[in-house]
Amino acid sequence: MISVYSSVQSIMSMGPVVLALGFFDGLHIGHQTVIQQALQLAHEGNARMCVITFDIPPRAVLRPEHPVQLLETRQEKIRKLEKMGVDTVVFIHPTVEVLSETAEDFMQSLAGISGLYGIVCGSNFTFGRHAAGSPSMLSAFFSGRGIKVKIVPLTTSPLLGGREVSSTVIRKLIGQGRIGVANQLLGEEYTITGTVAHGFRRGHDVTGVPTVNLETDGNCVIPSDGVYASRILIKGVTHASITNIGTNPTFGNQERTIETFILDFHQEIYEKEVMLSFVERIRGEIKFPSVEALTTQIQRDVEMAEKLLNK
Ligand SMILES: Cc1cc2nc3c(=O)[nH]c(=O)nc-3n(C[C@H](O)[C@H](O)[C@H](O)COP(=O)(O)O)c2cc1C
Ligand SMILES: Nc1ncnc2c1ncn2[C@@H]1O[C@H](COP(=O)(O)OP(=O)(O)OP(=O)(O)O)[C@@H](O)[C@H]1O
Repeated sequence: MISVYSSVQSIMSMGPVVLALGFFDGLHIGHQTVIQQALQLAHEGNARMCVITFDIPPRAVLRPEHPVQLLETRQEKIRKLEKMGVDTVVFIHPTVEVLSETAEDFMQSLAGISGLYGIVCGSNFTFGRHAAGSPSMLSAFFSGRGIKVKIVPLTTSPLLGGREVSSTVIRKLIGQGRIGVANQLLGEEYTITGTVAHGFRRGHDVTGVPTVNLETDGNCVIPSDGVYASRILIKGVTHASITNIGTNPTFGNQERTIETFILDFHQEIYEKEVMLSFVERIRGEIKFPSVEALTTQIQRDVEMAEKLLNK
């Protein structure tokens, strides 16, 4: 069971430990390399492995007028880290005071951890006030103290024309509906969490395709409007599904909704928490000339989704 703390103070005397540093939103394939390298170093040193991160992105504190949409909830991050074999995670809350600490202050606080064996980060990791701290500063500060510092070269991808994988790039790809590429860079299907809300019941009464409407907490990246092959996790069981994101222009809705038709499913699940994974984009959302034309297209979409999900 992974231990979760909210300050570095909590791990001061946990014994031999290797730290992995960074925000790690989405735990993409680059982040996974950092975590794996830290786990390996911990294994060599017979140490535990601890991730030091923030509970919300520093940008949310420094520029609250620009809300940041994230690739995963804190709960999801904990679940993925635990699955990778991480023992402990420290979620520091980035107050203005915390963010005004210098790089030197931050390194001093880590140096106070009694069993510190090693530190791992990517080569673009920054820390401290004005992001002035760098991996080379970590090396210079800790090597003389006998603490191993491992700086991981950035993972690149041919899917990005050889550029570095980053949370920012993945958020953009999802915002453009490029789910297939985003999934490959994440190493798993992009998933959002939400609660099932009531729709207009048109799906049930008009198109004959009943959908559940998903309400999120507003902090996750939503794929661009369109139709997606998807999977939905309800009460521990995954079901094949198809999801439409958009304003239903055929009906002239104002509000953007995330609605999912679950294949071969007939239960009442209002108010339930579900997880929706996006597998592949099928098409954009279109204003159809009639409900019949929309219904015919939805039937084709369902066939396409079945093919994509069974691949
Ligand atoms: C697979 C799928 C594709 C859809 N594609 C479109 C579309 O291209 N244009 C559109 O206006 N509505 C589209 N819809 C939305 C339907 O208009 C919607 O399901 C219907 O209005 C039911 O809404 P309700 O559940 O809020 O009652 C699609 C729905 C599904 C399930
Ligand atoms: N492509 C990558 N390969 C290896 N390590 C990476 C990569 N991207 C980030 N890291 C490292 O992972 C840790 C977490 O980084 P961070 O959360 O800033 O990720 P990011 O993908 O660069 O995010 P953002 O796009 O929001 O800047 C840091 O130690 C960072 O150096």
